[in-house]
Amino acid sequence: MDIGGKIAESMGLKSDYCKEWPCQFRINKYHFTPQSVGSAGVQLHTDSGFLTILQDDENVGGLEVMDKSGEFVAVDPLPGSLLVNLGDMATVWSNGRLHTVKHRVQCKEAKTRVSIATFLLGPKEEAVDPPPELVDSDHPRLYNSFTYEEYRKLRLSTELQAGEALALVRN
Ligand SMILES: O=C(O)CCC(=O)C(=O)O
Ligand SMILES: [Fe+2]
Repeated sequence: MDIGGKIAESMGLKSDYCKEWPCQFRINKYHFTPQSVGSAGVQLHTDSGFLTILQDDENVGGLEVMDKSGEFVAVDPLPGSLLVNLGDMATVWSNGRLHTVKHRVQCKEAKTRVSIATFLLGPKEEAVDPPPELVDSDHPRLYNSFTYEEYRKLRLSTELQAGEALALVRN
């Protein structure tokens, strides 16, 4: 399913923006023990790419997303479902219309937890510029022009993992 294309279409744009963008695939395995209950399996972060399709563990919960007010909302297991969340590149590409999602994984019980993530990153070599339709005098360009790889390196070098690096690339 072309989720990136559907997002672009929903914004009145043509749907072929992210067809050639690279993806990354990762299996997360958490060996939760009685000692780790109550602690973080994954610290609070945003995903650096455009969007993530997550097949979460069907039995062991722990994923929490942060809402607008800064409260954590648990995403309980829902067998047979996939979860899509937006990352920093969605905010940059959409000129601020789409919001990156802060999330973390908490250890709730002493069980092994597995999640499977597919990350749609961003353009391979070109800059992550917003489509011209999303920039006008009412919506001036919010971010500088940079490639996904440059942004990823900035996040790594600054250790700003929860979307704060976006402030460093503001126009
Ligand atoms: O394991 C999860 O539910 C989330 C994993 C995650 O946030 C990530 O891989 O970026
Ligand atoms: Fe994540």
